[in-house]
Amino acid sequence: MAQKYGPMMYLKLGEVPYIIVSSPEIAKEIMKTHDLSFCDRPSLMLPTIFSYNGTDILYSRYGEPWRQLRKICGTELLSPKRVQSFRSIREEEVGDLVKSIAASEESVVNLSHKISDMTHAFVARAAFGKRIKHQQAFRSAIDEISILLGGFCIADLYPSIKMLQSMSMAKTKFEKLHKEVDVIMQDVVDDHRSVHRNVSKDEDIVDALLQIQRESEQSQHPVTDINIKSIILDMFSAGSETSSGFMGWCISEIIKNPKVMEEAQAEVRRVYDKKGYVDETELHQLIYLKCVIKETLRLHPHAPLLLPRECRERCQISGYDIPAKAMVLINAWAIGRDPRYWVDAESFKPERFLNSTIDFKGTDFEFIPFGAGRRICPGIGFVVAIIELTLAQLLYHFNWKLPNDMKNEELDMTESPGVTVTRKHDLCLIPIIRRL
Ligand code: HEM
Repeated sequence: MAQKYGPMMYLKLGEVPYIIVSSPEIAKEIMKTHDLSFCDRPSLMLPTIFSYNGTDILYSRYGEPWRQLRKICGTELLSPKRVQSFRSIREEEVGDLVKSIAASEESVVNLSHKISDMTHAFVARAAFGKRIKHQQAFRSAIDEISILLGGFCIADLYPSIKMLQSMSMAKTKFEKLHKEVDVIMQDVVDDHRSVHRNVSKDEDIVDALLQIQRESEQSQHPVTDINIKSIILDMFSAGSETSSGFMGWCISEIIKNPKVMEEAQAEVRRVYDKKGYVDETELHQLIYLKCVIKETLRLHPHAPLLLPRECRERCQISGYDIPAKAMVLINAWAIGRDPRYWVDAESFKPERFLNSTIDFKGTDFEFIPFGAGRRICPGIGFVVAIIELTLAQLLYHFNWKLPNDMKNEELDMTESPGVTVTRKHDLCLIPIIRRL
């Protein structure tokens, strides 16, 4: 549609005006020049329940409470220092993944499931420390919540017809799931509060949030238990399935492109063969692997339309009047394939990023898989660390084959529908141990 109707489209879906932006130039106007006018999120039915009525980071409206939580996120919860403090957990969880794959050598492994279990376990340990009671119930509820959040809600398109909300089966189901995870998370928070732990040593995110809560008691916006639970929920929703879904694409592209596999494996093995195992110390030397990650983010941005923004005040973009309250979707998927910026845009060519300064940190508007501006994803460092380590280990320890003598080019790359886009079908591969 963007190719046919241009880089800025107006669509009226139900009662709601939508602006869809598909060029780097207009994305820059929205997320840089006029960022303050577009840094709100709309109040949608399920995200409102999810976020305890907009008291989280992901879905809350722009304002002082959001600013405060966002600051805590940047300086405390997802800071480079904190990400570094999770190194041993990352190495253990990825090590367990390698062991469990090795145990199924030469047979078909559902890699999508295994990586998803690993990222969930990693986020859970970073957030809660030890294993929690009702781990399985928590995981299933979170998975169902993510599926519902990624879906389509007719009530959001007709906000004036309140009856649609009360009739929504998705809403009833969502409220029940939310209640379940709320009870489990409150239990975790109470448990952390009651036990005198040696937090300076193994501080997890709940410990850090409780400390911030104690320090904020006298402030204008004290951090509440609800804030703590909503931030934790954000981390699972925004951080777990996104990381595993993304790795599914990355490995699929590597398998589909044997030359990329060859080059990526050669690099990892050259760097780590002397040591005999992969840890984080030498990851910075994996230049080609970093290009593979960038190229996957270009072609498969996990949230192809980012997250919806709402226009806070009437303003002019590219000569057009944008009304207040209009919903704005930034088409990062189309932007990443814009032939004006990307040579041979549809092909997977990691080397395009070699000797290039283009990065995904929100300043190069032709490449914005994590968004940009005030609402840019704060989890970039957290996710890149786990992705690099996992891919490096999988490439170092194993060679990979497709099942049923399938040819590389036959690997199915169909996308699942939804706000976030993962592989429609699980990625199943045969591992052959090269070195353990
Ligand atoms: C491959 C992995 C990931 C991708 C592609 C991704 C992408 C995104 C995108 C596109 C946004 C919306 C940005 C915008 O509106 O401009 C976002 C927001 C957010 N992400 Fe991520 N993300 C990833 C991983 C993570 C992780 C690991 C965490 C936390 C542990 C995280 C936490 C958040 C939060 C809290 C927000 C909301 C920010 C706000 O509204 O202020 N994300 N992410």
